[in-house]
Amino acid sequence: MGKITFPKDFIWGAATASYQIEGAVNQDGRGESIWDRFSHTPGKVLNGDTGDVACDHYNRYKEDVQLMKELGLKGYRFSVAWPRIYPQGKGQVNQKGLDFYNSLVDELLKAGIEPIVTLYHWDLPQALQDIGGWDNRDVTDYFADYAFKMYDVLGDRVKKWITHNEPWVVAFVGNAFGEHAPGYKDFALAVRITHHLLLSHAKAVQAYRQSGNDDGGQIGITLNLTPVYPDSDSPEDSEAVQFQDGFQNRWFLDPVFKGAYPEDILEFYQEKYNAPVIRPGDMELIADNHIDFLGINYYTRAVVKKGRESGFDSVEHVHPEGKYTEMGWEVYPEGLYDLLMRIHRDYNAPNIYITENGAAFKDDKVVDGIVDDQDRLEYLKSHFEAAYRAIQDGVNLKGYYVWSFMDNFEWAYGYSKRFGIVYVDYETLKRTPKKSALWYRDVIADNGF
Ligand SMILES: OC[C@@H]1[C@@H](O)[C@H](O)[C@@H](O)c2[nH]c(CCc3ccccc3)c[n+]21
Repeated sequence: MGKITFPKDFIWGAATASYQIEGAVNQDGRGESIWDRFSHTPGKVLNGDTGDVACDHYNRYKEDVQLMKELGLKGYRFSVAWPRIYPQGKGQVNQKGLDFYNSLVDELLKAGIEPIVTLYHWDLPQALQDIGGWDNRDVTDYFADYAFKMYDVLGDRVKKWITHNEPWVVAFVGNAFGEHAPGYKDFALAVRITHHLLLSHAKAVQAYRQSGNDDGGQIGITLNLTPVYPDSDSPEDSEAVQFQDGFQNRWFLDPVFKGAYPEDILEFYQEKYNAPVIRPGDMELIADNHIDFLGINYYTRAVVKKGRESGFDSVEHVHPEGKYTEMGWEVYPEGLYDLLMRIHRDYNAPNIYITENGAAFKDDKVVDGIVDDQDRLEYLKSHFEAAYRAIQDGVNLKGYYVWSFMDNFEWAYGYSKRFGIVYVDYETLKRTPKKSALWYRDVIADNGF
């Protein structure tokens, strides 16, 4: 591709999440989260790593915003730690928690960086998990109350809100696969939780519309969407694609955009798991609370074939030849183009933001003050090109937030996987922009490359 220039006002940003960068877990009244409990449970996180210190962003946020400004970021996506606001999940508010996010937003605006705030990026207050967590329908109301409080406190300056980060991961990785907090392995529980997450999303959107702070404001949801391809053109493999696409993508896209679960998956879940539990009025609430934008987290594609066992959900993942990241995810920028075109075609999505895209590679070490992460630079460049082609073909893509602004706590992998465009030395907590960050700075300055 020759030189490409993105649309005027395209938002070039970077993303993080509270538990992954803040640290200061016992500072200023923060309550325990399910990730504090999970990471401190032996055997759950690689090397016994925890988010206790992480990047200590809670105490270093002014320095971090200054670095974002030096890179010329137009936008910054971060999440609010619910346990800093309501240490018990509900009831007593922690003013020092509100003070932190107020100061962070003020620093960002002073630096000319537009904040986009995620209300839930996995750090549920442990006190709510103790009463059932997302399986307890009351938590959907406590989430709406927490959201309303954040709109009230930040809503005059924060004009882009994301209710949930990746409800699929929250439900299935945390409650069916057992690999994330709270660590259950119960598929029926996970399916029930998807419904409560979507219900809480709708209630938080409704609260935003009622908050009086939604003038010029936009609210959406971030989904991890994965385009699914068949290993062969056999009917069995097509059925495997249909299930995988429904399980990962349509189960969330359909309710959010069409107000109803996809029939094929709903029937399968009700038959096999007697889930989800849907009350009269639930689907109307979800249908009536439209989003202003869709956040898409894209990392890779899936290639599937029919598995050995029988059944709609019999799916086996195939790993084609090619380049893979440190997470074992295939580098497949074409998948981003195909995904964006599909969302445009099948869901007529309003505005879209890539709220996460990035990669972990092992080329991350500081040599003479430089981290020569050429793999990450090329990963980002190829995905920016795919996004550009989608824009040219009509997709309303308005911004792109690279995952991640800096190396951070990578959930069950602890600090062993580095996604940052800025390197963090976990001994000294010194931040060092990588080669990809310096290249990104030029992309932002030129609005293209
Ligand atoms: O793994 C890199 C990032 C995480 O650090 C973010 O917190 C999270 O939003 C996020 N989602 C994905 C893709 C979905 C996924 C997450 C975890 C496990 C499997 C798939 C990748 N990432």
